[in-house]
Amino acid sequence: MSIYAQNLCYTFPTNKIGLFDVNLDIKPRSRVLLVGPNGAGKSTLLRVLAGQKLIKQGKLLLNGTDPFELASASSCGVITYLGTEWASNQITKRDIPVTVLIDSVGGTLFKERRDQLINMLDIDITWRMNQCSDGERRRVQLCMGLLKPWDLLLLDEVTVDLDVLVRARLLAFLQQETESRNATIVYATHIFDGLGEWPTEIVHFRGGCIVAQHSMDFVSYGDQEENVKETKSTVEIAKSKSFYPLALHWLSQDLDLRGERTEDKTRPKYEDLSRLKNDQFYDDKNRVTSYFQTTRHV
Ligand SMILES: Nc1ncnc2c1ncn2[C@@H]1O[C@H](COP(=O)(O)OP(=O)(O)OP(=O)(O)O)[C@@H](O)[C@H]1O
Repeated sequence: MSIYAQNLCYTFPTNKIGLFDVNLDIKPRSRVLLVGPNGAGKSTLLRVLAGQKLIKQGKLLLNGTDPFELASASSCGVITYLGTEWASNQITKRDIPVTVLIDSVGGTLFKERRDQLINMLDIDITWRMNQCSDGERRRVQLCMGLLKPWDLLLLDEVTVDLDVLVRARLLAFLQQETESRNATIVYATHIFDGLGEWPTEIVHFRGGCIVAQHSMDFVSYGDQEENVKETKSTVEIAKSKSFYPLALHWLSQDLDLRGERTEDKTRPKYEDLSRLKNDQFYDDKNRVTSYFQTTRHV
């Protein structure tokens, strides 16, 4: 999925400018990191790319076609947008088994991918959603959101609750997805741990505008402990002190001690759990459906 934006502008109904003169030329297999202060316009750009906000000024092409033209929208490919609305959807807080939720978004259709995601995200399939911790709930949400193979993934800070080990596994999975399936990711975040070599492009947003954009080919890490040297085309980043490697080391030890869930022979089979249908999980208020609507647009 390629992204081409020329002089893209977006103005909110209140007349506040959300995006101004945004230009992007992103090739397939890219991993784009959006960096900027609160209120810079990162979410606004992601919503425009997801088709949730209509642009009236400028040009946007996804895979070479205009996503806002109904006739061509389907040729854009599958776009998955995991943002704030999706993360806060109440359905994932109800007393509902993990397997029921995962099946509701295609768990039986994408079996291999489902099991891969369950293992990667270290999900216990016997969890019930109302008894999950925030991070456990977020893992199930990510499993649901990433299940259908996407061509463009738009992530709006959805990793805050994850522990460093699961986050590292998720980032590795996403990198592999872009490389093996020609997919593209645009990721807005304020957490930069573990992202040192993950993106292919970094974009600096400020006040709805792009103020700097660098390909990682022109980013290097120096030996100094302070400062950043930035020119128009290159960036040299100082060595930084961080607890990240230590936290990753400790959490890896914790996992070694516990073992992967797949190694647990007493673990029930997904299919057996998924067969246990129960009327109380009937989607009476269409909450699963509405959850999915905030997740993706095709
Ligand atoms: N519906 C709206 N109407 C008017 N202004 C809005 C609306 N939604 C967002 N804004 C404003 O647009 C600007 C950009 O918001 P946006 O959510 O894109 O920022 P962001 O870079 O994602 O910030 P954060 O890092 O806090 O998530 C902010 O100043 C915000 O107040």
